[in-house]
Amino acid sequence: MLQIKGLKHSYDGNPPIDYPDWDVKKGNHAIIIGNSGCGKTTLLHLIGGLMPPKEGTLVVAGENLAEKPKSKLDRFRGENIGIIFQKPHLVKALSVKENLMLSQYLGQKKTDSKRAEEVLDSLGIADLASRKIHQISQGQAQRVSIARAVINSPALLLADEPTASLDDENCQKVIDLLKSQAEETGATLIVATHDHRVKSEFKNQLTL
Ligand SMILES: Nc1ncnc2c1ncn2[C@@H]1O[C@H](COP(=O)(O)OP(=O)(O)OP(=O)(O)O)[C@@H](O)[C@H]1O
Repeated sequence: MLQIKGLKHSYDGNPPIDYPDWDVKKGNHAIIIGNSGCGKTTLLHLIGGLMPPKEGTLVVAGENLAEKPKSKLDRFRGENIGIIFQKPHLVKALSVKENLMLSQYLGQKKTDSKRAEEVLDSLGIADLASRKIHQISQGQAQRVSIARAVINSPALLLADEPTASLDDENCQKVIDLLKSQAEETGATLIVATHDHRVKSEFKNQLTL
């Protein structure tokens, strides 16, 4: 599902970040772990095709991302990759369910209200479907962002620091949720985190 070789990224004026070579097999669950500022979010954004790799090879679902023009990359991401960002970035003017249906639309899928309700139900938040984003709690918003990432059944699910601000009980719940959602659709799950509580949950670990 993922192969990284000789990958480097540099932001203007900063020293380059050198990534170790890494493979993640289809359907596997893996973790990118390292201290704050070591380049985890950057790597997740590279894998998610949010920016092009400057050096090295990055193959996702059989596609070399460096060879894809931006327009094709956006479509590829919409169809294959679900991303749970550090902050939920939900559209405030829309309801919870409408946020999910927007994701279907952007992913070139048929908007399907029933599917949106089913996903919300599987995450235990069916009752929030018609609420506006300002009417839900932060923890609930995090679940909604998981729902939004899985609604199009992506082959690859990326989560950036999903447990950072959670107590132990909710940390475990979120990891279990991510794993079960990935398992339901056979998706490959990659979590980037500095949270050592979740390290033992993943066999495939990339330490930066
Ligand atoms: N847009 C940017 N422009 C310039 N430098 C950046 C930019 N984004 C990140 N950096 C720098 O690149 C390095 C890696 O950042 P990145 O966000 O990938 O780290 P991280 O491991 O995810 O950190 P954290 O755990 O704190 O979220 C840091 O030194 C950061 O300051």
